[in-house]
Amino acid sequence: MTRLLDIQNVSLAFRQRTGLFSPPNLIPAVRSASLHVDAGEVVAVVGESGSGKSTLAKMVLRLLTPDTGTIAIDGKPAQSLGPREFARLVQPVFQDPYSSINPKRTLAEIIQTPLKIAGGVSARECEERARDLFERVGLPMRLFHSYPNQISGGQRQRVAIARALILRPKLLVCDEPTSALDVSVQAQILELFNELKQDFGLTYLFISHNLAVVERIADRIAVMYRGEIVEQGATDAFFAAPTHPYSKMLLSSVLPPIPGRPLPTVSRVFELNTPRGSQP
Ligand SMILES: Nc1ncnc2c1ncn2[C@@H]1O[C@H](COP(=O)(O)OP(=O)(O)OP(=O)(O)O)[C@@H](O)[C@H]1O
Repeated sequence: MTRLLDIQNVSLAFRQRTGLFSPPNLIPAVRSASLHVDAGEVVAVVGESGSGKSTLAKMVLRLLTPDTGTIAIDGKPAQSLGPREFARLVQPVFQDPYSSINPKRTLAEIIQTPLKIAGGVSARECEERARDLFERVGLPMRLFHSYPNQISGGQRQRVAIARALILRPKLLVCDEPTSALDVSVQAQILELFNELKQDFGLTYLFISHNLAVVERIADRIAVMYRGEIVEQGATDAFFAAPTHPYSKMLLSSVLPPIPGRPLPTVSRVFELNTPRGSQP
């Protein structure tokens, strides 16, 4: 199996200045993290707020540069890839689709932008690809020339996903992609991620603080705690028997025991919280 993403012993500390002449405080956000994602896999990184998940994702996306360690994508050092080559391999989907898409452009323009920048296709083909994706992510065609403020949060996230797919990347780095959405819409977007994975042969690095979400999508789970990956393993094994004390705490914190009842799975908790029949 092809190793699409290979993170080896990556560390990054933020430098925070407290005064003009005082030395910077070092905030170790990620400490010697190693993680790989094989082609076709969904690997979720979970952990509480501040554990370093987004910093790790930003290093994979080359928005931050590691202090030490290496990141290889499709067998090549990430920093050796040109911007176009990188964009054709890796695309992001962020938490808040409203701040990650340009409110002054139509949805049609937003989706086509990465392909126009990358070049190599005619304007007609570019629009055709955008139309196909628009439908594929479940958006009604009548909205193609609308603006982001004319659609719902769930629809905006669908636009962000279509934009991420237009260059036909191999790896999507999804940083809390459902966290800003209502629970019912979260479930629909997760379903979409699952369908797109099959249709486009995608691989996901999926960042989430929500175990109910990752149980639905991940093949493997890595747990981050204070910047370190303290445990990783297959999703089923993780939920059946987490090994690290922090993982156990994380699981018990979303599974409050109900006296006299067997412990529900995280999925069941998620289902119970999902209002029925809601629209995106
Ligand atoms: N730009 C920054 N400058 C200084 N410190 C930062 C910066 N970004 C993150 N940090 C710190 O680095 C650590 C890891 O933050 P990070 O955002 O990666 O965590 P996270 O697990 O993604 O949390 P959340 O889910 O809340 O975003 C935290 O202590 C955070 O305060």
